[in-house]
Amino acid sequence: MVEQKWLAANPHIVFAPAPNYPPVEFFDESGAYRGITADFVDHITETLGIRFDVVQLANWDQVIKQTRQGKVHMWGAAAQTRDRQAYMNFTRPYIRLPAVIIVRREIKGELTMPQLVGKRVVVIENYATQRYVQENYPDLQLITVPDIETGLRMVSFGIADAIVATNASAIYYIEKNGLTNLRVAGESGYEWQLRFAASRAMPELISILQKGLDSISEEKKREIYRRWISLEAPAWKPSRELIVLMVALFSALLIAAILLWNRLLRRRVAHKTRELEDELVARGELERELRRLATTDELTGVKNRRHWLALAKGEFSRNLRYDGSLSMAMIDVDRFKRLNDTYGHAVGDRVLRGLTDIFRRELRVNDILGRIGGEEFVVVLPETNEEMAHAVLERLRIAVEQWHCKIDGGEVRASVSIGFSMVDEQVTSMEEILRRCDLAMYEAKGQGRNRVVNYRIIADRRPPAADRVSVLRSLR
Ligand SMILES: Nc1nc2c(ncn2[C@@H]2O[C@H](COP(=O)(O)OP(=O)(O)OP(=O)(O)O)[C@@H](O)[C@H]2O)c(=O)[nH]1
Repeated sequence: MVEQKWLAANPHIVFAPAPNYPPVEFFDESGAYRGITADFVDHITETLGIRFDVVQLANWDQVIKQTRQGKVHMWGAAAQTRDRQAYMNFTRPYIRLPAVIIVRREIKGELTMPQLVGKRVVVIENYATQRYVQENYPDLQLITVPDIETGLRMVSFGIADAIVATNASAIYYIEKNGLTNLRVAGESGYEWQLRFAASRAMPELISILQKGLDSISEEKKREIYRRWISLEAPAWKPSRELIVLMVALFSALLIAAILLWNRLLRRRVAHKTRELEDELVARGELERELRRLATTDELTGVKNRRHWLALAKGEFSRNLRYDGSLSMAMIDVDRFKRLNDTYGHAVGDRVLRGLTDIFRRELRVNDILGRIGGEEFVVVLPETNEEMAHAVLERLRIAVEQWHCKIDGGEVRASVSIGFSMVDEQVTSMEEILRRCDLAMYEAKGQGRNRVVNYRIIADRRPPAADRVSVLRSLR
């Protein structure tokens, strides 16, 4: 009843919270009073049906000053110190918070207060911790700051080495400001016991506050603490340096992997390219070989019948178009059957190869030599008139005549009969020129072999021989 009366007589109780002491008490961005103590105050005012004039001052220092001037009557969360007791009464403590040492992460290991000697240590001006540290560790070099947020920033930025502050508040600001390079290194030995305080000039007020506090159930109290103090360790957040390092490491690994992969690919491509090149070379060789087999006579290496005929036809048409002089000749080895029968087939083959060498030697590069039958050769002589053809073929005949093939126990000689003709205006087909050569060669045989016969000389004397027609057909 006394208290009710007193309250009625004192409707303006000025309450100045610590403006910046979360999560205990603070003013949020919209200027609303919040925190653990704010929740307690809500309860008390509701239960008792009273209200306080809450004022937001710049910092705790201002709160103290204005209280001493009598402008402020009440505090919400203050430690009880001897100084303060001179002008304030205190309730029993209702919040207990340890003050801890906070340093940058680069400072390793557990720290105790004596180990802070020689370091720049921050405390908050006029907070009870300042007093505690000064009295218990007079050797420490202290820097005072108006609020915990400033102090934490100074440590984070390296302006100071450590701060002694309330654990819960420190965690609140570390998370809020992303000061992830800070960590709790140890206990300060000081525990905040926070109480309501009322001006000594208002002794009724302190008992009203104590009664209000006592009316709050333990359950309710725990609920309020839980709301503001996270019991879990703050979630681990990698520091900016760690993120940069990890990104750099990852990039380096990625680049190394790409380079390695590129090198492997390049090697594989080079290997495959070599394989393909080898295959191409092999194929080229095979094709050349197949072409050679398809176009050359196996025994002598000169053009085979089909290939020779294709080339000869080409030369024949060219001659018709340009009206040049072209001669062709047929060369037949004399009595080759007898040679075969006497010395054997192998010697016969050697003789054919030897004769081919002579033909090649005596003919020009442009002349086209082919083997069209067993011992029968043909040659196209481009740009060669009758006289020149006769001279070339005669020289060839003599070379054969003078040649001998060495065999076991002696030598073999050979001769050739040659018939030739020039392509004149009466020759309009390959068949005709070949017929002429054949007849002339046949004439050479008839005249006793080993000679060169020009078709023109015999043309008017003999009709075509019936038995040679089959040879000519096969050449079509
Ligand atoms: N060694 C050998 N003999 C062959 C080859 N091709 C054909 N002959 C032989 O050549 C002979 C050709 O004989 P003929 O056509 O009667 O003519 P020839 O004995 O030369 O008599 P003339 O032409 O009248 O001088 C045959 O005995 C064939 O077997 C060959 O590749 N190698």
